[in-house]
Amino acid sequence: MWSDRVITALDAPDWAQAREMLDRLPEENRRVKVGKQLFTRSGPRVVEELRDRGREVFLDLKYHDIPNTVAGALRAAADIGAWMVNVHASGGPRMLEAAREALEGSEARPWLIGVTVLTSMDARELRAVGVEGDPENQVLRLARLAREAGLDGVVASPMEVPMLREELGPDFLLVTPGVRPAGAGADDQRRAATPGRTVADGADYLVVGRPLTRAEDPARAWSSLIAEMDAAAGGT
Ligand SMILES: O=C(O)c1cc(=O)[nH]c(=O)n1[C@@H]1O[C@H](COP(=O)(O)O)[C@@H](O)[C@H]1O
Repeated sequence: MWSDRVITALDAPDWAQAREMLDRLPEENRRVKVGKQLFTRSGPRVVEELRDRGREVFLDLKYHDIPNTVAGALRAAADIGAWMVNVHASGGPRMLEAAREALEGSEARPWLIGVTVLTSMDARELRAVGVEGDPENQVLRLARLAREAGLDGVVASPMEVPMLREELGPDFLLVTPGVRPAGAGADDQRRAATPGRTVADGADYLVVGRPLTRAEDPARAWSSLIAEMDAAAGGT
């Protein structure tokens, strides 16, 4: 079902506003993302409230710390019922392995996803932090690290999906923010593409925020997003 492959980013200042966002979207939008702003303000109860409303929660806190600290944070994320969690793959192999081990044996193990190169970064910005070359090379390097450490998949931009599918095979989850319907503004995203192309290229999950949550009519924006995904897949 296409609706299960969209994760709506509830980037709201607090739970009251996140709930309003949710109420303007159709019930079939089952997968949602809770990020740093909402979690910092309103805390773990947001995850509980969303679960009570039948939603699965991608807890997007992008952990990036020493192995022991990340492992503890992930155990806490599993305890509060996250469906998917993420860590920065640039935390390195030991941190990634500690992350995977931390979730082993948890009652309902969340999907563990490595963030590669933020979709807001282009080659110039990568250079500024000391990484030469195309974002694509760095994405591949970090995705390989994530896979070697036993993570379930990566976050990358739609631009890298064909390359990652080819290099890492069909079973590694590709989660892609930076999705923009044709004609929509890119906002702060730098490596963006349309939902149709992203699906046709083989992404598993599309993370979509502002194009849905800031739309004048979010329910209509949702329907046209799903229709575009459907059409693109039919065309492959
Ligand atoms: O991990 C993420 O979800 C993430 C990684 C990344 O590289 N880029 C990225 O945009 N995101 C998140 O995906 C969402 C994209 O939102 P929109 O740009 O509004 O569609 C935001 O909540 C970001 O925090």
